[in-house]
Amino acid sequence: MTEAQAYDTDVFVDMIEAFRDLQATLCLVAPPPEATTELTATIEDVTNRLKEFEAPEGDRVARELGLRGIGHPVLVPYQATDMSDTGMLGSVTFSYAHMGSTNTVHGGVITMLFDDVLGMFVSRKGQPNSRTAFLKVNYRNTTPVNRELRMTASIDKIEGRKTFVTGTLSDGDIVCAEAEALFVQLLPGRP
Ligand SMILES: CCCCCCCC/C=C\CCCCCCCC(=O)SCCNC(=O)CCNC(=O)[C@H](O)C(C)(C)COP(=O)(O)OP(=O)(O)OC[C@H]1O[C@@H](n2cnc3c(N)ncnc32)[C@H](O)[C@@H]1OP(=O)(O)O
Repeated sequence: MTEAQAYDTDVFVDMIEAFRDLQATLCLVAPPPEATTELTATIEDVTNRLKEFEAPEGDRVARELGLRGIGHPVLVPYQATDMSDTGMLGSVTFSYAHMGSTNTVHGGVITMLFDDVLGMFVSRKGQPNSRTAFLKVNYRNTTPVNRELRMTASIDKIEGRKTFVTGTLSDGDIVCAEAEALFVQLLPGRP
């Protein structure tokens, strides 16, 4: 992303936030059929308008910003608040869009967050251009929506192309979930 595109990037993030609000709101409503039909047409109009701006790989804003967890419509936005060579602290607030059962977060969304956070951390402080080989998640407690939660990540071991990492997600003193993962750096020339 170039300097000249910085302003557009902020505006794009505003649009993604509006879309996240739409996703969360969809999980809370019970509109009657006529309103649903009308709203469906409105959403389709927005999608068709956006299709006018399709861009080639490399120029797509969501991909660039997705790497920082804030500009992708499906990834969970998080903040990395502190990062050393071997450890990271961060915060995340899940929304109603991430709910599994009442007011608790869907387990698959938690795994996606760990993949994204640990993958980002490995890219920055372990070995760039790595892929997840395995990711194991232990769900220790339910994870609440609409509450700021704390994340940690640490690089435990690097062996050749392999980076072993662990992560936690906590609500105050309560550990909600723990993860351990292996990321393997791609061999040169591997897509
Ligand atoms: C302003 C700030 C901006 C900041 C920007 C920062 C940049 C941020 C950048 C980016 C952030 C990204 C954040 C997102 C991250 C998401 C990551 C994903 O979700 S990746 C998609 C899901 N994963 C796959 O699709 C993998 C599919 N699998 C593969 O491609 C291969 O299997 C691969 C690459 C994992 C390994 O294949 P091989 O051929 O390269 O290597 P072999 O020889 O098989 O393994 C190498 C070593 O690893 C072990 N290994 C491989 N897989 C293992 C496994 N599952 N369990 C245990 N060991 C395994 C092997 O035993 C071997 O170990 P021995 O060297 O012999 O000691």
